[in-house]
Amino acid sequence: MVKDPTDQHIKTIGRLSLQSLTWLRDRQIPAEPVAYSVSYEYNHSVMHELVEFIDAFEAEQKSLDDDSLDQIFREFILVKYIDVDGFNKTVSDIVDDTGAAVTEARNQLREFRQFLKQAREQLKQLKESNTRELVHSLITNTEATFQSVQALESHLHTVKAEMRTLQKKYTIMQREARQDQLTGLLNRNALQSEFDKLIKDSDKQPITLVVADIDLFKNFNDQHGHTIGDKVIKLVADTLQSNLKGSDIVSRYGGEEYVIVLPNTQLSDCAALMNRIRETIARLYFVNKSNNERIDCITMSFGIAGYQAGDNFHSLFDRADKALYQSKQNGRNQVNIAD
Ligand SMILES: Nc1nc2c(ncn2[C@@H]2O[C@H](COP(=O)(O)OP(=O)(O)OP(=O)(O)O)[C@@H](O)[C@H]2O)c(=O)[nH]1
Repeated sequence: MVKDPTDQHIKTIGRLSLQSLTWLRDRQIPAEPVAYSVSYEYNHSVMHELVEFIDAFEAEQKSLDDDSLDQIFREFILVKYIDVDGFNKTVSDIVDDTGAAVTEARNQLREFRQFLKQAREQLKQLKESNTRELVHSLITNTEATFQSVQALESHLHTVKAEMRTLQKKYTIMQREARQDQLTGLLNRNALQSEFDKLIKDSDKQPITLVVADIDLFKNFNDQHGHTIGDKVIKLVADTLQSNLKGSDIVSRYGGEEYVIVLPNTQLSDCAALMNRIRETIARLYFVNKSNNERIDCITMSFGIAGYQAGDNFHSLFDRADKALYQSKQNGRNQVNIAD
């Protein structure tokens, strides 16, 4: 809803804008639209998940580069505004049009009922002379009512088709809001909501969570370019998905980081599975079509933690992330289980 631009409102926006620009300047990030939106939402502090994400990101001494800003913008901001306004407007237009058509048909029917009442009285005292006139009037009124009801019927038919289209659009929007665009995997928000559902079901335990990260991906991008880098991210996603079961949750958590949640899986089984996936990934390669050169892809490091009573997503994730850190420290291309 667009609020009145009261003085207070304008002052608040002014203060937030200044804070946002200062925030960007402190990080030496140019105030381009995506970066500015992220900064504005961060300083506005209404999207708690965005704030938590950026705080955690910076706590790891990582700097917000174009990719991470773009990712944050897509996952936290774009999802929120994804054509909800357009969708709402179409729905309210349909409701308004239908309301008008129904009112018109109801008025017409009311008039017709009134007319029938009068006609009944006239029929009681029918005289030969005014029969013609009455029949004519009956036909005219019946015709008008018939047309109005027919118009309503056709309008309702159109509404039904429009509603069906909207329903399809809504389903697509819902899916897109949960999906990472590059890989088609669940995004971070969807992962957390799926995880919350999972831990409520005691039949799904034991649960293990894996944080998996492509090794030295910066070097890979520098050597082969971002476009091939994107292909690798997608290929890894496909490999993860094809090696996991339908009930497992596979998500792209951020840039080159994936989170996997396995229900009904012991830590040792999870580690064995991740080792198999790790080996599969290390064997992947591309062929550069322009020169037939083989590009050996990448390796991945994994950190695993098991769900314990009282855990929430973040506490479990943090343990797995520490185990991942160990894998990186110990030389990468390996799987580590949290203590
Ligand atoms: N091509 C591509 N690169 C991405 C994407 N998201 C993040 N990256 C890149 O992934 C790299 C991650 O680099 P770092 O976090 O420094 O880590 P790393 O080089 O993988 O090193 P380690 O994690 O320590 O093994 C950065 O260069 C990002 O630009 C993406 O969607 N596509």
